[in-house]
Order: sequence, then structure tokens, then C-alpha cells
Amino acid sequence: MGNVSGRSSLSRATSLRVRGGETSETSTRDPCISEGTMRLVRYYRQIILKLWPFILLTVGVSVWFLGTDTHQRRFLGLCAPSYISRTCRAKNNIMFLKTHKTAGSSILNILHRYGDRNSLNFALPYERDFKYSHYFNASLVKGYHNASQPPYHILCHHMRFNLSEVRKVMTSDAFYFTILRDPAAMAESAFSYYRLYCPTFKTAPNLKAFIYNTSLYYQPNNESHHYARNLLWFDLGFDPDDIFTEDVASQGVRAVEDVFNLVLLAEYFDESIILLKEELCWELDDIVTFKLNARETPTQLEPDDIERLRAWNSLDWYLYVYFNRTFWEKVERFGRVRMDMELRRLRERRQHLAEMCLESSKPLRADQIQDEAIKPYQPKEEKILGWKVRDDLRPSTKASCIQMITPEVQYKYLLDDWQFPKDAQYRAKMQLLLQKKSGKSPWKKPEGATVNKLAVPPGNKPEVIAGNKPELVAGNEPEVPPGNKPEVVAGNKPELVAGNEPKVPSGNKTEVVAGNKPELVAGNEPKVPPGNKPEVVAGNKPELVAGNEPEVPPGNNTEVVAGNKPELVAGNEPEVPPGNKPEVVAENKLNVQ
Ligand SMILES: Nc1ncnc2c1ncn2[C@@H]1O[C@H](COP(=O)(O)OS(=O)(=O)O)[C@@H](OP(=O)(O)O)[C@H]1O
Repeated sequence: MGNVSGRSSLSRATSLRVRGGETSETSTRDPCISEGTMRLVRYYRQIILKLWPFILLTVGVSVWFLGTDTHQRRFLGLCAPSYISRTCRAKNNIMFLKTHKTAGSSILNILHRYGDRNSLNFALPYERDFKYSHYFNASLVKGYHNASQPPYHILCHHMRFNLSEVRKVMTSDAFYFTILRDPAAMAESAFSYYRLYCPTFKTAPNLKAFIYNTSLYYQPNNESHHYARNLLWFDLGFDPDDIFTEDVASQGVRAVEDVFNLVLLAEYFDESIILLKEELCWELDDIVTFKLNARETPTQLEPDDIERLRAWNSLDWYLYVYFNRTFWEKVERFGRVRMDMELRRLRERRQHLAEMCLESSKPLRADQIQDEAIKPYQPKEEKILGWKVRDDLRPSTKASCIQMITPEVQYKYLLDDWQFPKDAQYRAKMQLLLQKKSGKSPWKKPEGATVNKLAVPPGNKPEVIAGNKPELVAGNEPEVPPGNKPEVVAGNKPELVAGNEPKVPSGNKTEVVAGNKPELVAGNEPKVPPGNKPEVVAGNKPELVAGNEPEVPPGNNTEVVAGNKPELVAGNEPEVPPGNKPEVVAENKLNVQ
């Protein structure tokens, strides 16, 4: 019989097998196939028929297994995490809002190193920050001309957040994250760090006096006032003097949640960076870091101080409580067991790197660090600790170790030199001039410290050779090269997070005093999960450190007038710590309403 349907004899036979049994198949057997072959086919068919439930099961389990992501597989403990090849792709487009006094310098070191190693293009400020405390503006990014140029990979230096402008320099799929800290601990840190730069803090005789009489010392119209109240809220682009209402606070929370993919917590730094690693699909070594920018002598707070500071910073406290909850929800989703395992790996790795890289297991005071390239910036009264690497390391190991301890300011200039080699030459010349004038020793790039130059960042042709020294004294860097001045238009009023500004009736700015606080405080503290969480706040002992003695008689807070600000003079140290420049021009004052 001819092949009426036009299909091949094999497919026809198959279709018959499906429909019927042995007989029909035999009757349609192709005469060209030998009896021996047919016996073999029958034999294997019988095996397949007997084994098919097992085969189906195996295929099903494999499909399910491959469909699960690495989280689940690790959580299920089917294999050790280090041996699992990751199915995700590393994210390279990153916006980090570096809030103040929240361990942001340690995060920045992670980002600097990652971007450096992968030759990513940073959206850098002309100087140390994006003219903080002004709102961020795209024109403040070095090399930015217009929105049609290729976006940057990483934007991470201090700024006051302004979403619409940030979007101009980042890709639409960029990963946004930020970090929060308990406002009580933050306030203690800010008080000592900004003591001499923030009039509110300066007029208070000491921290205790400030805590117990915040409204007496607080000067809402004075620049730098934001350091003294709701600093997180301010950095996120909101008005720190908003009156606390549930409505205002929850609108702020929603705005943050809409924009930021991840909100970290300084108190749970390790858990935070593990979540970050997961979200970014990075490796362990990308996120392992030493603690940077820590003070030598933090003041311990009493429980009552903590309560009062949280109440005073009620909007920040609301934010913190909310994102503390969502943080632990994320950890739960990540898996507690898995988190514990990752924490162990991270800490072991950090320990290993510390032993390999560091001269001492404890951070060092600045006077023990001679090399300006790795000495952390020292604000006037505060002592900031740093690290030194061992001398006996091979050059390549040493370079990696130095990257891990290079403070934010110096690393930023290394990156700048790489992205803008012409400016590096200019800066080097200026530096020589300044050095002659001031007699100061120049900042030398440490031996082995180098920016990795694996590829040319988009739009830049770096010619920086390893060992090429950008001789900058930290804190003494020259102004922006001529012709590169960013334009900040007078009266420029960027929005808060687009479309989500907390609404506060204008002129209705009353104070939230101790006792008048959001219902979050008593009995509603942020959740601390079971296990090994270092509790930040409770149980701290009272004590004010030496150095907090009154400088100004209590109540004498009239001598600090608006516009009375420290000046940056070439050749002198800046009066304001990194990321916090006092030179806010009168016409560019914040338009906070
Ligand atoms: N890894 C890690 N874990 C926990 N805490 C850490 C970490 N790294 C830095 N810190 C603490 O963060 C404070 C400094 O914050 P920043 O670096 O954001 O400060 S700055 O705004 O850039 O000046 C500073 O807090 P204080 O010492 O209380 O001032 C640091 O000790």
C-alpha cells in the first residue's frame, strides 16, 4: 500500500502504536525492517513501558529543581552554596543614597571597589559631594552634559536626594538602595562629628544638654540645622521640620519604598550586605569590608536619652521602625538558616582577609597612620579610626588590601583621576603649588594602590598608568578645573521624591518635643529577630565624654547667625567633614517649604 497520508512509514507506525496495540503495529510493519530489528524494538519498548513512571518522576524533579533559584536550593540544603553556580546576572547600574552617619563609608568602599574592579563609570561629584546640603542636580555630576549621553553605572556620593535629577544620570533599570540607622545612635554620632559645624550642636554645652532641651538649641532656619533633626528625612529629600503626623510619615515611607529596591540597616550591617549581595547577584568578596569611619570614643546613651532622641527625630524614627520591619521580612524570605550560613561565611572571610591584609586587628588612631592616602579624614574634635596594611605583602595582594582600607575621599579621587586623566594632571600641578604655599606634605598614592584599569569607561579614555600619582592632600584639593563649574541655578527647587512629597501645611511648623512623639516608641520598638542581633540602643550607660564641655553658655544661642559659616580656603583644611560642605551660597539656599 502506498503512503496515502504522505507521512513517513516511521511516523505512521508510531501513530498506530499510540492508538493501538501489538496487532495493529505488526500489521503495519514495514517490510524493509528486519525481524531482528523489530525484536530489539519490542524489547526496549517493554523496558520503557515498565520504567516510564520512574522516568517521568525523574524528569519532573529535574525540571522543578532547575526552575528553583539558587536561594531555594541553598535553603533546601541540597548543596553547599559556594559550589552553586549562580543563575542571576550581576547588576552594575546602582544608585546608593549615602545617608549621613549610617555606615555609608563602608558601603561606599564596597561600591568603589566593585566599580573599580569592573571598570564601571561613576557619576562623580566635582568635589567631595554633590553640593550637599543642596538638592542633587544632574549638572553637579562631573562630565554630565545632557540626558542623551550614556548613563553612568554608579552614583553613590553624599547628596540630598532628588529623584527626577537622579534619573537623568542613571539607567531606568538601576538598582536603588540606601541605609538607615536608629536615629538615637545617629544623633549621638552626628552631635560629636558635626559639633563644630552645626550651630545647633555648637551652642549646646554638651550632648546631654542638647537632648534635654532640644528646642532651646535647635535653629531651624540656620544652615546645617538638618544635622540636628531628622537627618535621614532630610537626606531623602524631605523637610526635616515637617510636623509629625501619621499621614506625613507614611507618605514619606511610601515614597521611599516606591523608589528604593532595598533599605539597609546600619545596626545589622552584615545581614544588610548579604541581602545586598543577593539582590545584586554579587559574590562574597564583592561585599566583604572592614568597618570604616568609626569614631574612637562614642558616647554611650542612657535609655531615657534614646527615647528622647527618637522622639525628637520622630520622622526618622518612623522611617526606621517601618524599614526595620520590612528588613526582617526580607530576611525571613531569604531564609533564617540560609542567612546564618551566609553570615558565618562572611565573617570567616572578613577574618581571613583581616589576618592577611591588616597590620593590626584593631583599627588605628589617625596619628598612627602617616600615609595620607589611607588616613581617614579627621573632623575637628572627633577622632576617626583607620587601618594600615601589612608591609610584607606581594604587590598584587597589597593593592587589593589597600583598596579595602582606602577611605572614601581618597578613593573618590583615584576614581576621578582614572575617569578624568587631564584633571588629574591639573590637580597634580595645583597640588604642587599649594604644597609650596602651605609647606604641607602632599598626598601620595600609596605603593600598590591603583585603580583597576581593565576597560575604558564609556566616554572616557583614561591614560592613567599604575603608579601615576595624583598628588593631592586630602582635604586640600584644588577647585574644579576652569570651565568645569557645574551650574546650580539660583532658586532651583527640585522636587522631593517625585509626586510623593509629604504634605505639610505651610507655616505650620511646630516642634515635636520629647514626650510628643509618634506612637511608635513605647512598646513598639523595631523588631529584633531572635538570635544574635546586637541591640543598638538599650542598656547603654550614661556618660558624656570629655570634649563636650560647654563652649557657649546654655541659652546663648543667638551668636550664630544665618550665613555665618566656615570657609574653605585653599591651603587650609576644610572646616567641614567630607561630604558636608558649608559653602552654601545664599541664593542657593534650600527651598524648603
Ligand atoms: N560595618 C559597619 N557596621 C556598623 N557600623 C559601621 C560600619 N561601618 C561604619 N560604621 C559606623 O557608621 C558611622 C559612620 O557613618 P558614615 O560612614 O555614613 O558617616 S559619614 O556620614 O560618611 O561621615 C560610624 O558610627 P559612629 O562611630 O557611631 O560615628 C561608624 O562606626
